Amino acid sequence: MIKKCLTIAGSDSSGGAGVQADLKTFSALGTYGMSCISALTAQNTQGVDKVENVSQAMIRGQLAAIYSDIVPDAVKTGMLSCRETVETVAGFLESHNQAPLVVDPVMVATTGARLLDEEAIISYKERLIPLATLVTPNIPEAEVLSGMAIHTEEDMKQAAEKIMGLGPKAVLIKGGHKVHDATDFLYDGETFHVFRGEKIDTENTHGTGCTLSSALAVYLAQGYSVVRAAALAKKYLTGAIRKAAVEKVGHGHGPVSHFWFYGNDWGKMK
Ligand SMILES: Nc1ncnc2c1ncn2[C@@H]1O[C@H](COP(=O)(O)OP(=O)(O)OP(=O)(O)O)[C@@H](O)[C@H]1O
Ligand SMILES: Cc1ncc(CO)c(N)n1
Repeated sequence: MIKKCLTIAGSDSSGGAGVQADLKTFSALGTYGMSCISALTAQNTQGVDKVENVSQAMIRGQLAAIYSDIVPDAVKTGMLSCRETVETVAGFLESHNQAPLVVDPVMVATTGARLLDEEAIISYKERLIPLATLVTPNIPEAEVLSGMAIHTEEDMKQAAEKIMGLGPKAVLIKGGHKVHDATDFLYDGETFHVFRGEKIDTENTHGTGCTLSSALAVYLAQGYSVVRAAALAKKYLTGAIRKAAVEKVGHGHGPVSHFWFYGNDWGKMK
């Protein structure tokens, strides 16, 4: 039976990040995608112009409609925008969700715009991250969650240990903000797994974090271990960035391309 994946995230009007990136990833990887929209953004590849939060009643309404009919095989959260929304989503998932949960603690857009209120961070730490199968901060987000500065790979490991103290089953610190490479670190409480990635020379990285966390949700829905899911999701994303480097959309940070995968041989991905 087809696997069903749910994203709880913000809408990106330009289609490169947020719910739109998530649904494209779910589809490209052969799963059925569903969405609960937490906020609307008026944004494009150059910046975020406006943000409007969806009401708590409407967020609860979307989640209740989904769970009363179609039970997700995996869930990811993206931009949750404010403290109330983090609390609402955590409260609902606590009592209704049994599927693997990927928490992408989105704080700032690629273009630099703030996508999360300061007060929401405490709710992430206390309510949502403890429910996560995997939490996927980039380096600045990992600094906020761990309370330490990250300059070296050793720092990334130490920060991962601190974030594990918040109670997720695993943490993946993404290295896209480093200058020389795109190495990610996964820590499951026992072992550090290193995913060395080639840094592709391109500005077209709009939606990388959203795409990675969605691909992780897909592979967890399909029953892969967190370590295997991380390797496969990175492979999918690297292909999508490589294609974006030669296929620019928009005038700023172009979106990653999901088309590269269509028609690819599944066997080659595994
Ligand atoms: N230029 C690049 N080449 C290859 N991989 C990259 C590049 N930039 C980012 N990545 C990879 O993309 C993933 C997302 O990392 P990043 O640190 O950019 O996350 P993010 O900041 O949350 O993304 P977003 O910009 O969408 O918010 C990681 O696996 C990272 O290694
Ligand atoms: C809606 C939304 N979610 C996440 C990101 C992070 O890139 C973004 N730019 N917009």
